[in-house]
This record gives sequence, C-alpha cells and structure tokens, in this order.
Amino acid sequence: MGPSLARRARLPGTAVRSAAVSAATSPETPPETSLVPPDDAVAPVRHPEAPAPGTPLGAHYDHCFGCGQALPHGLHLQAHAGEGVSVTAEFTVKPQHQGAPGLAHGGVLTSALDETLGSLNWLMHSIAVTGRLETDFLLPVPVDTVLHLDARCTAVHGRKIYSDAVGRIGGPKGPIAVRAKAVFIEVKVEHFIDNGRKEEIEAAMEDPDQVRRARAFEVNP
Ligand SMILES: CCCCCCCCCC(=O)SCCNC(=O)CCNC(=O)[C@H](O)C(C)(C)COP(=O)(O)OP(=O)(O)OC[C@H]1O[C@@H](n2cnc3c(N)ncnc32)[C@H](O)[C@@H]1OP(=O)(O)O
Repeated sequence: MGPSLARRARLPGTAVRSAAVSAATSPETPPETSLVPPDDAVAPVRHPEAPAPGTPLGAHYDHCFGCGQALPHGLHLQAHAGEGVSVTAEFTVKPQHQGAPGLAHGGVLTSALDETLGSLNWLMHSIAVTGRLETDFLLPVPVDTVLHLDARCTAVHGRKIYSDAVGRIGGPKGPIAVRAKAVFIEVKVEHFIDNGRKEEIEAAMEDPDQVRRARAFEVNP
C-alpha cells in the first residue's frame, strides 16, 4: 500500500519554530522589485495592431509548456485578447498536472498564471520575461476543472511591466481559486538567442512561422 495520507501524531521535537530573518542583499541577491508600481509609472498602451478583443492569441512557441500544442503534458492554455491591455484564458487541469491526489499542483497553477500574464505583452508588442511572480492559492483546484483566467497590465515603468491575474473555477464568474501579481522585464529578442540551447534556437530560426512571430515584436513604434 502507498504512503498514508492520514494525519499522524506529531513526533516529539518536531514543532515548527521560527527565527528572525535578515533582508540583507548582496551583488548575487539584488533587492526584490516591489510588485506595486512606483508613483511615476505610466499606464500601459495597447499597440494599434494588437488583435481585436476576442481574438485567440495562439501559441508563441509550439514547445512552450504553457501555450504550445507540441508537448503532450503541457498546459495547452488558450488565451484571447481582451479590452485594453487585458487577456482571458482557459486551462483544463489534467491528471498529469496533479500535486496531491486529484488536485492540481501549485506550480502548475502558477505556470498557468505566468503564461496568461506573459500573453499581455503581445497586446503591447513587447518582448518580456517574468522577473517576479507572487501567487496566492485560495481554493483547491481538482483535476478536470477548467480554470478561467483574467489578466491585465496595470502599469509600466521603464522596462518593468506590472500586471495581475486571477483564476476562477466553476465558470468565468465563479470564485477565485488563485491570483497573482507580477513584474515582467522587457528584453530584446537576443535574450532568447543568446541564452537558449543551440538546438532549439536553430530549429526555431528555421521555422518561418516562429521567425514571423518573433519579428512582429522586434519593432514597437
Ligand atoms: C518571443 C516571445 C517570448 C515570450 C516568452 C514568454 C514566456 C512566459 C514567461 C516566462 O516564463 S519567462 C521565463 C522566466 N524568466 C526568466 O527566465 C528571466 C530570467 N532573468 C533574466 O534573464 C534577467 O534577470 C532579466 C532579463 C529579467 C533582467 O536582467 P537585466 O540585466 O536585463 O536587468 P537589469 O539589471 O538591467 O534591470 C532592469 C530593471 O528591471 C529590474 N529587474 C531586473 N531583474 C528583475 C527581476 N528578476 N524581478 C524584478 N525586477 C527586476 C531591475 O531592478 C531594473 O529596474 P530599474 O529600471 O527600476 O532599475
């Protein structure tokens, strides 16, 4: 029989203890960027060529764990453009996404939030990567549940893009099961070329669809 999930009596000396922690930083650990935009942040601007509200955004890369169709165990998340700089998305929790029996893994739910938040950058024609992402888990999410995600960009400050998202269960107006705040950092396309593994970069460069998608973001007039 597998390991029991039943509650066990606490072993002697196993109570959780706490100690003061230091917020000290070093060159290896720069200070965290606040998830609250600074006072001089500006409102995000929807690119004039952003897809109309309701348009499916499609995958930015077939092998993306979040939105790609080529990975059988991926999230296969489908995002749609919303009004302003907002998107909606749906993600169905599959058996391969479990953490506890019959329940979604928290990291997988965070990935769904990350992918949805990342899609916002399409609407600004900006290339950006996740710098900081904080998730609150409010309700357990069972396998087969459709998570209805809503994300919006709230502010931009230099290369920092501030956004938040919620994921609801039981329908698009259902209770919030997860929510997140994030800061994305705008990068050049070279970020991927310089840092990605050679095999995948070369394969992506040979795929005309991939090149077309990357080019669409190279210029953000
Ligand atoms: C073609 C489309 C592709 C779309 C892909 C979407 C994929 C889905 C989203 C993801 O999962 S992305 C993958 C996970 N993220 C990463 O792998 C990022 C890893 N981190 C890095 O590569 C670098 O740390 C990073 C590019 C984010 C920043 O390095 P830089 O050297 O360019 O930043 P710099 O030090 O110049 O800082 C610029 C500003 O950003 C801030 N910053 C830098 N790193 C940060 C961070 N990690 N979190 C928050 N803020 C950060 C920094 O404080 C500063 O703020 P100020 O302008 O106010 O001074």
